Amino acid sequence: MLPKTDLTRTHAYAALSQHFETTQQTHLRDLFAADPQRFDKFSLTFEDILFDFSKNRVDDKTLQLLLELARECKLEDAIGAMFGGSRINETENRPVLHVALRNRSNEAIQVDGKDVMPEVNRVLAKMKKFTDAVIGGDWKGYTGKPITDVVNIGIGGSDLGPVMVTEALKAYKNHLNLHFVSNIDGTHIAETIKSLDPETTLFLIASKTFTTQETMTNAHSARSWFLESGAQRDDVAKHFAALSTNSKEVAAFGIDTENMFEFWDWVGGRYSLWSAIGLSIALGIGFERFEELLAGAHAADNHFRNTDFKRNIPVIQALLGVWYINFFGTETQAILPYDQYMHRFAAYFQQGDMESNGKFVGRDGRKVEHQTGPVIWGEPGTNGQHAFYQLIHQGTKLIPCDFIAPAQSLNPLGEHHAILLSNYFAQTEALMNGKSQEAVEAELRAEGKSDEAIAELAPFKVFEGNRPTNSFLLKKVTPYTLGSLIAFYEHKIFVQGVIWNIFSFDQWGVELGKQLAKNILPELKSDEKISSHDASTNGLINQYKAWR
Ligand SMILES: O=P(O)(O)OC[C@H]1O[C@](O)(CO)[C@@H](O)[C@@H]1O
Repeated sequence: MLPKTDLTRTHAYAALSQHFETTQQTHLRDLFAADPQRFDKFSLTFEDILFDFSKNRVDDKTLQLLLELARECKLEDAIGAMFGGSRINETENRPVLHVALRNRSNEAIQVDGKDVMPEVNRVLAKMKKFTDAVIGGDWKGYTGKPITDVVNIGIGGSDLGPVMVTEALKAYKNHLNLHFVSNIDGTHIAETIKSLDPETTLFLIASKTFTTQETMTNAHSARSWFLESGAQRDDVAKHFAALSTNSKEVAAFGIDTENMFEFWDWVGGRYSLWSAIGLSIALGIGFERFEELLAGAHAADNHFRNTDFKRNIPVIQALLGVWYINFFGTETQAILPYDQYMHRFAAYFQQGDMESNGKFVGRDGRKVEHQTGPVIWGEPGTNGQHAFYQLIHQGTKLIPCDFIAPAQSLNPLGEHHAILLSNYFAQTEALMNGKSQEAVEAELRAEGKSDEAIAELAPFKVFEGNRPTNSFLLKKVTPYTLGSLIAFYEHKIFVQGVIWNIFSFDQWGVELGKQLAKNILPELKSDEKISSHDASTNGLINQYKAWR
């Protein structure tokens, strides 16, 4: 059970509200000028990751109060409850143990008095055997050829993590071609299979429940395509594997349970890349590197569990987010990786964060009186700079941003990396300092502009600055470092959920649309005019029927 604390009724919240009134106008420039130790004080190093949070609108007092808030919300108990296997996902009556999947120390983790680690290790061993066989060419297709292409069919948590990680670690990839099919739009699978040879293609049907409409429809289409190529039913075993918690449905689909890689209901879909759902990752980069990914996450778990909150990266990340969301009223959070390989990182945490903390009902079953999860978005730098940074620099909205970059490039090519990183450093500097009216005027004067032109143009060229950023500087993107970074963001989400007094590990909000789509599907199959919905929905359906 998680402790229940109403955020807005805590002492720390009241103190923070007061503190906010007195400090909200303080400029970051002044905070830096007032404290030469600011960077040392407000940055943390974890192995090959530097987390600089000094460019945030906080001072010693802010952090002290935020840490008090964490204590008042009983964060320590909550962390203990998660790692201890309590059923903290109360609305689904499940523990939340993605940390067990990467528990490289093998320390026992009990669920209802039973250690889950032997089962975790059994599946990992099975994944290793399978990946070694496929990568080594010993796993043969039905005509005796080795596998060349792997297609992961899954959606949401059964897709986004493997896609993000395999993209982020592309530099470590082997010869297997990886493909991901998620969308129910037939275009996705049709375009994917166009270039594939059924004799050398392996399909991974990735679904925790094995009932998700999109995944099952795509899986059936893949199987039909495979069988139409001349393969027999018995050949399916050589070309289809299942990654799931639901052995009954896997068997019903016709996949031999020998080819099933299990995980458990205590693994949330959006936290499942560490489980059998990560099989495509292991196939793409090899099992050892998959283990390095797990090890990096495990190290971050230990940091989260054992480090004083004051020096605890995910706790600080989370508290800064709370500061902006609940006091400054910010609504979004940008994640901006200066690494092309990490181009799906923000998309991955759109699900991770928004499906976890996009909730308006508190753990007491009542509507919360405060804001909860932010809208997560972002694109890799420098592409984002040429698209939406205008608004971040000069718009009317305050958008806290996370900047992420590796010091070492995996493709050192001429000056590319220095240029990339010069932009990474420049952006947070610019967002913090801005550019004053005086500086703009002096610049225009130096360009020889008249006083009249200066007066006209200057207001448009002013940057207020004081826009907060976090910087993650990684030595290099490796499976290990990436594992740690993902785990930090996961724990940030957890901490925020605890403080907001919401349940972060269910996702009831996705159900209504699914239910309604199920009602509408049969209506689309008939030619009758539809009148069972509101006027807009009826109108749209009937126009669709007229045009199809
Ligand atoms: O792995 P499954 O069971 O197919 O579910 C896929 C996704 O669907 C959701 O349940 C909701 O869209 C996600 O939480 C989950 O990651």
